[in-house]
Amino acid sequence: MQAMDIEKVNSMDFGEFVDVFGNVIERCPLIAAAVWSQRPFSNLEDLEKHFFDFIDALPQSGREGILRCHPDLAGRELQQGTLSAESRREQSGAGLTSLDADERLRLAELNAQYRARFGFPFVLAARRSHRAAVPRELARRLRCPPAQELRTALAEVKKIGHLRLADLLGAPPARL
Ligand SMILES: NC(=O)N[C@H]1NC(=O)NC1=O
Repeated sequence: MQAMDIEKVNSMDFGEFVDVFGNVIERCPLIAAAVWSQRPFSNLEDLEKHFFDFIDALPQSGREGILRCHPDLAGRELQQGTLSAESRREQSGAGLTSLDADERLRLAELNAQYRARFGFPFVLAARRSHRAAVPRELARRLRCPPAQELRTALAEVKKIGHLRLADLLGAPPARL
């Protein structure tokens, strides 16, 4: 899609806005729907802040729900071709679409352990990582206390959202 400026964003009707921004937070178009009501936005940072403030205002069950909307990295949805376009691009960019069978199995085991321990999937901004680093980071985060891990995972959701928004607005992403 053609990058757009903030005036264009502010002129969007509800349907268009949700079509364009509905997956800034993976499979959570409700957040874009809520953010639309807060227009006009002064710039990309302002728009982004509304997405993030919505997440921060949720109770813990809602924040965990957002994490649960994320597909596993190199998981079943990738194999089945049912990832969102954004997620597929991110996972492919990190090399997760070309793992060999052993790497896939190792990641599947770690993903399962993580989900069993915390009750939500392991979330990491794949565009800021690569195939060799993902299992290392997963193994490291598996040992973190749950409250800390919830914070870390939501910070990753925001990194993913930041990169998706920067793409849509044709802005250089901040150093995350
Ligand atoms: N599980 C997980 O982190 N998934 C997300 N990460 C990312 O960069 N894109 C996703 O869909």
